[in-house]
Amino acid sequence: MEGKKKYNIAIVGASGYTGSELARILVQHQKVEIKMITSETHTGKPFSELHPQFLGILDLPLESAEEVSKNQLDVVFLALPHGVSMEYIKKWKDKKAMMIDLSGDYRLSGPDVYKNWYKQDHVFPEAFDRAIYGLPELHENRIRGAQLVANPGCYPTASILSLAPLFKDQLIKEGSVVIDAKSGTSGAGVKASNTTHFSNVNDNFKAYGLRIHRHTIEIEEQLGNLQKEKAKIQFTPHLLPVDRGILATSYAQVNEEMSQKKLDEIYGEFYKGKPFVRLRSSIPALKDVRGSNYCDIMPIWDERTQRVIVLSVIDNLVKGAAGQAVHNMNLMLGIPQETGLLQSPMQP
Ligand SMILES: NC(=O)C1=CN([C@@H]2O[C@H](COP(=O)(O)OP(=O)(O)OC[C@H]3O[C@@H](n4cnc5c(N)ncnc54)[C@H](OP(=O)(O)O)[C@@H]3O)[C@@H](O)[C@H]2O)C=CC1
Ligand SMILES: CC(=O)N[C@@H](CCC(=O)OP(=O)(O)O)C(=O)O
Repeated sequence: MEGKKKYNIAIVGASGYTGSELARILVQHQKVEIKMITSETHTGKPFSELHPQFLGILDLPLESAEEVSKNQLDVVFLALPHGVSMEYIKKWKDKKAMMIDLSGDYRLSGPDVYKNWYKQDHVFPEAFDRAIYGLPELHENRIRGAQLVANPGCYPTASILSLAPLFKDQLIKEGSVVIDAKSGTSGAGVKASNTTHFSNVNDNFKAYGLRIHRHTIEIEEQLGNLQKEKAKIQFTPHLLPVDRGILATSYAQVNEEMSQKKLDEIYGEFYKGKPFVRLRSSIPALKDVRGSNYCDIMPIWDERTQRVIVLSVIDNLVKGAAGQAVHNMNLMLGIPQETGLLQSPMQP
């Protein structure tokens, strides 16, 4: 399908943060038309009543997700909590539409690993076989032919991209990787909680999920696949008193002679032709990528400690979620991969 044809899309869970970020990106995407947006809590309300920033831009009424099966859709985005997405993927298993799931329900290798880390049974394991992990820098060709894409988590996006070139070249010394990552509060979703309460976050900084955060296994599996051998990493997330952004600082030892020049060549080669990864020679900050689909990466060789340090920043709602989902959609539809995604970052 080419020319003026527009693809019909639905955003399921449009009342949430990633759902509304999908709307922000897709209203100005020339190749799609937002046919329906859903919410169970706000059914019937115009989208712009819930999200006033969309007044006059997207005033469509929110419908129940039950209505999805009645519509002719080309692409369905599921911006739902994990555990909920798989119920809908099961329900819509015979639907022709391409599906992009922003939750963690199909990111791992199978139902047993899922149960171990998500502490719940998987209700539709049959779909694991056809779910493709939607990190375009790693799996572009497989995403192009996919019908179901498991969009990566925000921490895994920043973390995997920070170390992928070294794992791909099998340069990592076993057991040496530590990833210390910090996220803004929108990573925790639209619902207020004790953790995201203003007084608990503002002027504060805290680690959480030590040793057991579910993103650990997602990162390990993807990096392990790259080096064709299981990977074990230490991953610690932290909550920053900002609304958007993730900064991951990754540390690793390597099993070969290294230098800054060699490191730059490895990263330059790996990310050649990847439009959304920018290799930096100055220290990247959250605001350098805010509101954009870029992942800025700075690899550093520390001659004194014989360690690689990699700084990686993304906007968790864009490259870490909605932007990456649109990138996946573009690949699945066979349209130019940058379509609708070239927003410049917002500074300050
Ligand atoms: N926030 C982030 O930075 C990132 C999030 N993700 C993942 O993306 C998904 C969405 O995240 P986010 O937008 O932050 O989450 P939110 O909590 O902000 O939104 C989730 C939405 O799902 C809807 N929902 C909840 N339960 C149900 C249900 N049983 N049936 C139908 N709809 C339901 C809710 O809408 P309503 O109650 O109106 O129906 C809600 O608006 C999650 O799986 C998250 O882990 C991934 C990467 C980054
Ligand atoms: C700040 C914050 O709370 N972040 C979330 C991660 C958001 C995300 O990407 O989660 P999924 O993998 O479930 O999609 C968390 O740590 O649980």
